[in-house]
Order: sequence, then C-alpha cells, then structure tokens
Amino acid sequence: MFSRLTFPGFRSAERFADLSKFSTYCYIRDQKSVSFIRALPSALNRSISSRSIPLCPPEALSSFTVRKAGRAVFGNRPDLRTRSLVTTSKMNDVSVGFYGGGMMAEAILKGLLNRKTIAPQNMWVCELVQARREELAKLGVSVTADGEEMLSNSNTIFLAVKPNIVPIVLEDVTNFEKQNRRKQLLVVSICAGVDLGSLAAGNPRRKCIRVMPNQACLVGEAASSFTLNKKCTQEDREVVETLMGSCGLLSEVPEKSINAVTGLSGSGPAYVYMMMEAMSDAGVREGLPRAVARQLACQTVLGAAKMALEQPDVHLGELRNRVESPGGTTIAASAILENRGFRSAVIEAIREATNRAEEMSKKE
Ligand SMILES: NC(=O)C1=CN([C@@H]2O[C@H](COP(=O)(O)OP(=O)(O)OC[C@H]3O[C@@H](n4cnc5c(N)ncnc54)[C@H](OP(=O)(O)O)[C@@H]3O)[C@@H](O)[C@H]2O)C=CC1
Ligand SMILES: O=C(O)[C@@H]1CCC=N1
Repeated sequence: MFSRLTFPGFRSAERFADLSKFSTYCYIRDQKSVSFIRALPSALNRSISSRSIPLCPPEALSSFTVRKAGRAVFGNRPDLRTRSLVTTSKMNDVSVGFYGGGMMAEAILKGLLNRKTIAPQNMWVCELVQARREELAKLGVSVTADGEEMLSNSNTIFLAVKPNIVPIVLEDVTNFEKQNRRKQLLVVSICAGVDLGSLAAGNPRRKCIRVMPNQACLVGEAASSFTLNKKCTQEDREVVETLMGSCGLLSEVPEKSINAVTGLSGSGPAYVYMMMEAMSDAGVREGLPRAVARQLACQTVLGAAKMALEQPDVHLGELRNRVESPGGTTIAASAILENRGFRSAVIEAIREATNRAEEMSKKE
C-alpha cells in the first residue's frame, strides 16, 4: 500500500509514524483515508492503536499525499491524551445550534466553517439582535430570534450567551426537552463560571459539556479545554473533540481546572494583546513607524510562541536565556521587567481571573 503512496516531507512511512512526537492530530474525513490510517500499524510492523490517529506537523499538511485518498483535516495538538478518530459519517448526524451570536459564537462558527467540519446548512444561531443575525447569515448559517426553531433544527447546542443569561436559555431548553422527549440534546457551554451542575438545571439527565475556548477559534489556533458530565457518552466526547479540535488545541481536564483554564487561556489573548500594544508603543517611542512597530510586535509573539510549541521539552526560561546574550541588550531589559514585577503581575492577574470565574460559579 505504501509503495503506491508518496510522502513528500516524510522520507518514509516509518518517519511518518515517528512524527507522533509532534502530538498534532489529524481527523480523517472519509473511509478511504481511514483504511489507509488503519493499515499503518501492519505496514510498519509495530502496534499503533487502531483507534488512535497518526500524527504529523501541520506544516506538512499541504504536501501530505494522503489528500489523494481523501480530505484530511488537522485538529488540535493535545499533549495530554490520544484522540479518537471521528469520521465525516458520524459528523453528518451532528447539527449545531448556538444560543447567542456574539464574538465567541462567530469565532467558533468561522473555525468550524474554515475547516469544513460542519456544513453551514447544519448550523443555526439564535440571536436577539437583528444586526448580528444579518451579519452571521452572511456565513450561510441559519439565523433566528426564536430559540425553539434553533432547538428543533439542532442536536448539539452551544450556549454562547453571557453567563447571567444561561438560566434563561436553559429554561427554554428544559421546556423543549419536555415537549420533545425522544430527542436528546447535547448542551455545550462556553460560558465562564457556569458549572456542569447548573447546566443540568431542569433536567438531571441532560448531557452537558463545559468548554473554555478563546477567541483564536477564529483562526483555528484556540487553546481550549473541556470537561463532560456523567451522562455524556464516548461519542459525545468525540463530537466535542471534533468540533473544538477544528478550532485549535484542545485538552480534557477535570471540572475543577476549568476556572484556571478560563484565567489562563480563555482570557489570555487579552494579556498578550496588552503586551503587544506596549511593545508596539515602545517601538514608536524609539522612532519606528506605527505600522512597522505593530507588525514587529505581533510577529515576535507569533515566532516566540511557535518556537516554544515546537520545543515542548525546553524550559521557557531556557528559551529566554538563549536570547539574553551576556552583557547584552536583552538581559538589560529583562532586569527591568524583573524589577517591575512583570512575572508576578502576570501570575497575580491570572489568579484574579481564576478567582473571578470561581466567584461567578458560586452566585451568578
Ligand atoms: N469573549 C471571549 O473571549 C470569551 C468568552 N467566553 C464566554 O462566551 C460567552 C459569550 O461571550 P461573547 O461572545 O464575548 O459575548 P457577546 O456579548 O459578544 O455575545 C452574546 C450574544 O448573545 C446575545 N443574547 C443575549 N440574550 C440572548 C438570548 N436569550 N438568546 C439569544 N441570544 C442572546 C447577546 O445580545 P445582547 O448584546 O443584546 O445581550 C449577544 O449578542 C460568555 O459566556 C463568555 O463567558 C468564553 C471564552 C472566551
Ligand atoms: O472576560 C470574560 O469573562 C470572558 C471569559 C474568558 C474570556 N472572556
């Protein structure tokens, strides 16, 4: 089988399998590709779980000839656990509805559409603001102001409203469930500080998943974590992995960790923007044109993040030390950042965000 397939970017099938260390997962979307993947272990004469997905770095995707056998869609880079294979046939049964058509719903919708994980005709958004409905309709998804219409047309319901609106929309969900007892919904909440217990309000049998994504869903580079309640099945897990995996990195964590995820990566883009804004302003102060300073600041963050992700075994302090030449410019700057409490400010800020999510879980 392999003699008929070439591996540009990989010297051999053996090399392909060795790339597992990159922990980048690939969802194969048709049966031919699944057969190809399943055949790998015997061709390599060693065992790879037939349910685990072979891996390769995203940069290799464009030259990855498995495309000849079908569409391969890269999902997440979960370093924590092996993903299961989710095929298109299974996803064909998934129809996604959103309560709330704000920033995050748009980011997730675009993430899903960009990866072609779900066809636009299988996506519904219930949003009260007409201007937002009109904006989202341009994506080809169906929009409505009527929650029941969205629920009737969907089986996986994302709660993407502000946390204080969740009890209101859950009442709708409960009424719908009572009137449609044969349809079981999967409720996926992305709302900060709303726990699994609250998501099951009105129906203790409800299947609920709590996800904490961030806005980088929009560009397929989110850092998200999720946790499921006990009513969820393995299939539900695979559905959320496929949906959120197509928006970026995804890992499963215990529910007690979700508030920390919220403080770190849910809110995280804001901290990084603040840093980039400051770097950009500093460049302007030193005489660089604004556009040049902005671009340099953004690309510096992107490049540093890429290097750190590609060298997971190298301590971040070591990566920093490699930039700090003895007696040079960087160490002079690092001394100021240490002196002004840069790291402890970040640590305390993330603790504050985590505490805030915990506070919201308790009473709002
Ligand atoms: N922003 C972020 O980066 C992240 C946000 N989250 C979580 O995602 C959730 C959504 O956040 P975000 O997208 O930023 O918020 P937005 O305010 O942008 O979006 C929420 C939308 O829901 C609409 N809405 C209000 N009530 C209803 C209702 N009953 N039915 C349907 N739509 C309704 C709102 O309208 P109106 O404006 O009129 O109220 C608004 O357009 C929050 O719970 C947040 O904790 C999670 C991770 C990251
Ligand atoms: O600020 C917030 O509450 C939301 C949750 C994570 C990011 N934004």
